[in-house]
Amino acid sequence: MPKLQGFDFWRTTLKGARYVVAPMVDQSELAWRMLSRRHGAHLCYTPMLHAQVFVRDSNYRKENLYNDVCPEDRPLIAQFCANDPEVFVQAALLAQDYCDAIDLNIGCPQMIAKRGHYGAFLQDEWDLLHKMITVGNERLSVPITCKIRVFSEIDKTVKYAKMLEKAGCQMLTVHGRTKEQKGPLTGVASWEHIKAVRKAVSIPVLANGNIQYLSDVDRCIQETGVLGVMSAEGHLHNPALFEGRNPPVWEMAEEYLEIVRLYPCSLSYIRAHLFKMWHHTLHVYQGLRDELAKVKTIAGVEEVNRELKKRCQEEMANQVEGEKPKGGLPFPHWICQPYVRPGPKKLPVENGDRSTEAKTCSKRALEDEEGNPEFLSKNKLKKKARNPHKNFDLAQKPKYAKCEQCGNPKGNKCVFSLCRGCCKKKAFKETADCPGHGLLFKTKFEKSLKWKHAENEGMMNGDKAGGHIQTDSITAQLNGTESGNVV
Ligand SMILES: Cc1cc2nc3c(=O)[nH]c(=O)nc-3n(C[C@H](O)[C@H](O)[C@H](O)COP(=O)(O)O)c2cc1C
Repeated sequence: MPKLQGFDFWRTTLKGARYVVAPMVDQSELAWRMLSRRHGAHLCYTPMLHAQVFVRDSNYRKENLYNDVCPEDRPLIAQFCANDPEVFVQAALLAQDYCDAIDLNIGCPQMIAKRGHYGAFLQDEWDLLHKMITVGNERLSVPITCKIRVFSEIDKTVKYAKMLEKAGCQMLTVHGRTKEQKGPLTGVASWEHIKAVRKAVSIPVLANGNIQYLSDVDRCIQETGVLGVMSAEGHLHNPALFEGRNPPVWEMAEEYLEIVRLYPCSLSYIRAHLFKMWHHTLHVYQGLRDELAKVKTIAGVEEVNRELKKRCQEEMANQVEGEKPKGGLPFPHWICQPYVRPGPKKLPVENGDRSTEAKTCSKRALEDEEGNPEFLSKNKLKKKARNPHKNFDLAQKPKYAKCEQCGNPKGNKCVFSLCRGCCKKKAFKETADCPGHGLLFKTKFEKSLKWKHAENEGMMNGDKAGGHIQTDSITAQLNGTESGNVV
């Protein structure tokens, strides 16, 4: 059967998908996809896979695709990042029997993509992209799709999209933000850019960005004319988004955890999902945030969910009728709802020409990422989610005095002004004490002498055993070999 293309591919293979769950590293795993499909998603993506690792490492292939085969998990698009046509095609050939299409990620704006030279950092390498897609389109049995970010200029974005279409891309997902719009500069996505692309190409276009409620989906489709809409963050906060429902957070968590029992995944993914779903509630019940960060089993997570449910239900019972949700939220904190990030420092330009804004953002974004304390990396954001009071500003970190010998932080109460390691060596060599570090070589040596003396006296009195044990113990302590004693 010939390979379906463009609109036929969307209509037949993707069954006219309108509600789409985004590819998300560590977050669009099988369990999440199954939950999403139960709640209205028509199409899901795998998290981004590294083409080179996929080709090289059979375990990576199993863990990230082959072991997750599930007939109900279709239609499914496997997404890759790549910067070499041959590697991309080899990876896609190894993946094509497990999915309905292969997506090329040319939208990732993160530092890791900059270092690895992929994602949005290929946005200016049109020849390379053209080749990757052409070769993929020729050699694969499934269609190639692309997920892109926009350029600040609408014209350039349109030219770019047309180039990808010409190369053989069969469906485009347009994330209406530039590659500089990330972290604190994320801001709103431009549906205007998406609309211009949709009008210019003759392949299906999906819109991505600003989708937090079902009403956004309808509005986006109406304004841009796209066939479907993709959601990432909005969907993580409310997996029932495509049903137009906002259920209680514990209900969604319960269901997700049941699915995880059927389709297991890493505890770190589970935690990350619950931190997102419970985002607003964990601001109220800080202790549960710590509990969630600490638990080591699914049963433990379920227990935290039960406690969260209990507390929220008590709060609901005491709610005064007509009382407005706290914190300016549209719903009470225990209801699945989006988290709206504070906007970028510069507001979008009103006349639609965002080039100046984007230029400013571009420079700022790179500076932010590399030095500005306001920029938080993904890992730091995760740490902040667990501990909102955490301060990452290096200037405000306490300064430690240095050890005189090695430069490591010295012990505050060390009598020699050294770090613990250097102090231990010195105190042992000189048979000295450092109470600050709990090192009592001198005291113990003196005690051992006393015991030896007592032992000698005991031997003279016929009492042998007790004395030996004590002396051996002291020798071990002096050598630092008896665990837990020399502290
Ligand atoms: C946790 C997380 C992981 C993501 N991982 C990927 C990825 O693997 N591939 C990709 O193309 N985009 C990835 N993205 C970006 C989203 O797919 C999406 O383009 C972006 O979040 C904008 O959509 P939104 O406004 O609905 O959040 C990720 C986003 C999030 C929040």
